[in-house]
Amino acid sequence: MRYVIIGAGAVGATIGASLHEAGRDVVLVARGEHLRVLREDGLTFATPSSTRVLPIPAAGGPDDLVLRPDDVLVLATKSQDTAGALAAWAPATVDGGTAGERLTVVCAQNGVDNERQVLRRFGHVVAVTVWLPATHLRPGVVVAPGDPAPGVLTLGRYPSGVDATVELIGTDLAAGGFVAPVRDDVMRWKYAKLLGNLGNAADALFGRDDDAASLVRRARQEGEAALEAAGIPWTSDEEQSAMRSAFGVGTVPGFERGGSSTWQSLARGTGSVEVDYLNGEIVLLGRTHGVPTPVNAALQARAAVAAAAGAAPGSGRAAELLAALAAQ
Ligand SMILES: NC(=O)C1=CN([C@@H]2O[C@H](COP(=O)(O)OP(=O)(O)OC[C@H]3O[C@@H](n4cnc5c(N)ncnc54)[C@H](OP(=O)(O)O)[C@@H]3O)[C@@H](O)[C@H]2O)C=CC1
Ligand SMILES: CC(C)(CO)C(=O)C(=O)O
Repeated sequence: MRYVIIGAGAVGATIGASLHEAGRDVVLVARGEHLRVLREDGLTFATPSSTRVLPIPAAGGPDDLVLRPDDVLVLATKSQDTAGALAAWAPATVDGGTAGERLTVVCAQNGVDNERQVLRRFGHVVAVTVWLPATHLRPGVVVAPGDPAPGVLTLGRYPSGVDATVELIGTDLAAGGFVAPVRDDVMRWKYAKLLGNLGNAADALFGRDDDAASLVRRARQEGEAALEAAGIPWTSDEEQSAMRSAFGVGTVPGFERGGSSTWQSLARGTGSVEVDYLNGEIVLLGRTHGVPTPVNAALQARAAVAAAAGAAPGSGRAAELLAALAAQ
């Protein structure tokens, strides 16, 4: 199989580099200055053991690459870029048909909406719960501080089940050094991760202080209430920490990552953040099932405004948002 990594940023490049170093065939798909540097200089990939430059082939899109029937598309864009990536890749020609008809897509993304979007265009979708600390702040450079493994990638067929392709992908990810448990209930793990990612916006907007922590706790309580009202199951904290501590993935002191993936979007000034698919997912569920979600709605609105305005991460004040919520 060849892995075509669509969105070779923090997560995508970490997966691509690890598969490449394990001898798997990989193409990194990127855009803008990041693509230029990948093509001209290669990927600079830093892990606790070393920093190396990897000459992995890079492409800008389907016009730039002859797709093969053994390709697996790994979608690793932020969720707000999923629709654009699908519009470009689903109609691409391969093996006498389209990519949508022939190829598997692996969603290595946070949130729970990407798989639904992909299933509209592709017949075979694999969902991944991504526990992987990685940083991408400069074109061509990705830092992956996970130790001893780069991360835990729990995978399964979407919406549920396991098949031979999922097993094969799991084996390749394990060869790349990941802890890659295959589960038939992968979305239960992804909904639990979604609850954890409700803190991304607060981290990006305010950094970490007691007021931000209080907002994150309240966002999570709303999230749990919304999932319960919707009848959506998620794995317990105990199940998750038992799984992660069994595998011992941590980071090396002095080599920790910067902020969350949302924090990194603000730091890079990309103009958009993933919040509509994280806090916004809870707001959507709350509105559908009659559960109030004021904290998630406020974080969603403020993070979108901050991204559009090019605000620096950590430039807001959590205390102000708490006061505004109290006055509502
Ligand atoms: N970073 C982390 O440690 C973690 C991230 N995640 C999740 O993983 C997913 C990816 O996040 P992350 O790796 O941080 O994101 P990044 O922003 O680092 O990487 C995504 C990359 O995709 C590029 N891109 C977007 N659309 C396209 C396209 N159509 N064609 C080619 N390239 C494209 C972006 O370009 P541009 O910069 O120009 O927008 C960017 O380089 C998200 O769902 C995130 O929540 C999960 C766990 C941890
Ligand atoms: C949990 C966290 C914050 C770190 O892996 C993450 O998923 C992200 O950065 O989006």
